[in-house]
Amino acid sequence: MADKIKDAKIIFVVGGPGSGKGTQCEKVVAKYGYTHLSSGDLLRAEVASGSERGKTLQAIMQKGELVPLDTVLDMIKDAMIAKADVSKGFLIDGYPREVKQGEEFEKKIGAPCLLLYIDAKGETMVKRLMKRGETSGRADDNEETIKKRLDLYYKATEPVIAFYSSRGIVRKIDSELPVDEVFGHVAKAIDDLK
Ligand SMILES: Nc1nc2c(ncn2[C@@H]2O[C@H](COP(=O)(O)OP(=O)(O)OP(=O)(O)O)[C@@H](O)[C@H]2O)c(=O)[nH]1
Ligand SMILES: Nc1ccn([C@@H]2O[C@H](COP(=O)(O)OP(=O)(O)O)[C@@H](O)[C@H]2O)c(=O)n1
Ligand SMILES: [Mg+2]
Repeated sequence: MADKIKDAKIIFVVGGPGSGKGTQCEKVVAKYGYTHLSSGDLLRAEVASGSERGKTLQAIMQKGELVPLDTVLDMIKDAMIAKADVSKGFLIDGYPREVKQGEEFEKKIGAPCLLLYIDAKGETMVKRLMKRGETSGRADDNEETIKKRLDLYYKATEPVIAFYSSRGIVRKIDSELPVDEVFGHVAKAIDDLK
């Protein structure tokens, strides 16, 4: 496995709920042809399949809690293997959610060359998610669950940024700006990789 993807770049995309990770990843795909793997989307696909495992996941996600590490990591790994031959880079969106997830990823798959830290204010994220909730159909885009996701983000996920900062691979992106300006900074960070 590690073999197969050893030449592909691995980029972690980390930020709070509604910070704009998915929005920026879509633009990176369009410009750079990287493979976008959203851990949340992979989990939602499993829920949509109606499987027994999906039912368990649905309950966890509805509460805004974290799905067991191995479940998410296995899904990401399978998706990466499926694309390994054709992909020159992977955007791992919404993962790691806690330092331990990052450590396990590196053991089983490989090391990231960049962490894009998509940063927006708490109130901005809540506003965006409430708006998205009007049409997203996402069971977790409601006021109560948004608050829990945000709390968990500050508690569990922000330490991930400190962890990778010490390695010098974090680029902090101000996501309060208009989407295209945010993307300008994202593109710069990716261009600097070469
Ligand atoms: N004004 C503004 N809105 C944005 C920006 N980026 C994203 N949004 C909006 O904010 C909402 C959330 O964006 P997503 O890209 O889905 O955020 P995410 O970080 O993937 O969120 P989760 O999937 O919940 O983790 C969407 O409705 C976007 O249209 C931005 O840079 N500026
Ligand atoms: N690595 C991950 C990613 C998502 N999840 C779950 O999936 C939900 C949605 O993830 P997401 O990345 O689409 O959305 P946000 O919570 O970041 O807004 C999270 O609230 C968690 O319940 C997880 O447990 N572990
Ligand atoms: Mg997303």
